[in-house]
Amino acid sequence: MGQEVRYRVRGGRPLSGTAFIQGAKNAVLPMIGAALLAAKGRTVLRNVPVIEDVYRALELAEHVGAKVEFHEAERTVVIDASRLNDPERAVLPAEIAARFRGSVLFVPALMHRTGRARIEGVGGCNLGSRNLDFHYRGFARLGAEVTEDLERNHINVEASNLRGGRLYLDTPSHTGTENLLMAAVLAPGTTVIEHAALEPEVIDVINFLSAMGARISGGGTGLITVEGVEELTAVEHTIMSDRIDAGVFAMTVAATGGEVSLVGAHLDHLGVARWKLEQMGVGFSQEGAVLHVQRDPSVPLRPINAVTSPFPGFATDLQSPLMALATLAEGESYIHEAIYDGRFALADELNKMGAKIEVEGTRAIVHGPTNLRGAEVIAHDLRTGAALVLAGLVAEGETIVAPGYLVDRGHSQFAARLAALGADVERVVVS
Ligand SMILES: CC(=O)N[C@H]1[C@@H](OP(=O)(O)OP(=O)(O)OC[C@H]2O[C@@H](n3ccc(=O)[nH]c3=O)[C@H](O)[C@@H]2O)O[C@H](CO)[C@@H](O)[C@@H]1O
Ligand SMILES: C=C(OP(=O)(O)O)C(=O)O
Repeated sequence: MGQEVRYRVRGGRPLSGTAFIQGAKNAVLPMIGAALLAAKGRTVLRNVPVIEDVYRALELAEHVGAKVEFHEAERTVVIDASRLNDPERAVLPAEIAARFRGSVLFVPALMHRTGRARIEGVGGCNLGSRNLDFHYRGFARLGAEVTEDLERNHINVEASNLRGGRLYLDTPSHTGTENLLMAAVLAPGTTVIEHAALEPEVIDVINFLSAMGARISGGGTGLITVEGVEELTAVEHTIMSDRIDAGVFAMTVAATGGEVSLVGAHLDHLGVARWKLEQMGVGFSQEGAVLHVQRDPSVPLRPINAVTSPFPGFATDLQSPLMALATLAEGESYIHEAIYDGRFALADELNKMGAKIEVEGTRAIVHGPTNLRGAEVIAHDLRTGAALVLAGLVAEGETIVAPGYLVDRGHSQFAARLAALGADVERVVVS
């Protein structure tokens, strides 16, 4: 039997001190994909979060022919993609690619560098239907031939002759925008992407590609224009901080009460989540690159209504910790998950801890306040896991959250960073 990671949590302690917010998972993954577009030189990525998704992305980069070094203590990745040119190796195998969502972000580099790509699987959190039609339709409009091998469940992409084109997204898909951008930057001619995503990570990726020599305008407006260039250069880039990691820490302080400084967190990146937390009773103040978060535990949290939507709306990735927090608020909270059709697996787990949450389709009503009690609960996905750790920190007794791998996919040193704030939480490896 293999090893399993669990989080063991005991509730009841307020948090105080300083936490360091990691580099953004959803920015570093596309950047590892983008680094493979450079045919010469070595890309240096700094502020890389030490998370399982980064390990998987680097394994995948090596698998397709790049040379990578991960200097974990320095949080720095060095990538040399000069030998990534063998079409036989242009395969994203299920055993790596199906373990994380960001694997789909390798397709543009494979198309440009080898003329083809075979996708044997794409993973990510299980949140209901997570289609990739915008990606594949967009690649086809740029001249790729995309076919599905139904028997093996593979997608084959032939792309010897990409050129600019007019593209649109039905909804502003985050990785969809990044993938179409990366496909367009080396395609001769002009590409226009309508209804593009506005997430800060997408802007960070545009800045990275621009530093590499890409010609991109309109980032952050929803209408992006790309003029294809002949080659891109390897550069050095520092990854933005992770707004979801920051939001999870802010909500944890909101749950336990206390006063914490989040180094690297930015209120602007929290979008509507900032206003919702303020309405619940959380205090924020930004001092340069440090965000102070405080909540007086003697004042009850107020209930909240939230609807998830693309940036700057309430981020779907913060919906799970918000649900956990809402169990503590005095009154009824209403949550509408409008991005994914299956992102409420957390409700049953919180109900095992004594919460009263009713779910109907993509809407949930949380009846608070609850005195949560410790239980053995299941992390169905990354943010469910983080939200259950949050719940465990205010529950009476002990909570065991497993599988911890899913938390480790996206939060670096999660237990250690919380413990440094005074939380009673351990990451345990059991065999
Ligand atoms: C690695 C990464 O960056 N992951 C993030 C990214 O995921 P990801 O980029 O996969 O999310 P999208 O923005 O693409 O998906 C949003 C919605 O659009 C639908 N859709 C998307 C693409 C497509 O081709 N067809 C389609 O129908 C999806 O099924 C989903 O319902 O943005 C999500 C929404 O902010 C976040 O939850 C994820 O953390
Ligand atoms: C849904 C998430 O990630 P992914 O898209 O990588 O599965 C997430 O980060 O909460």
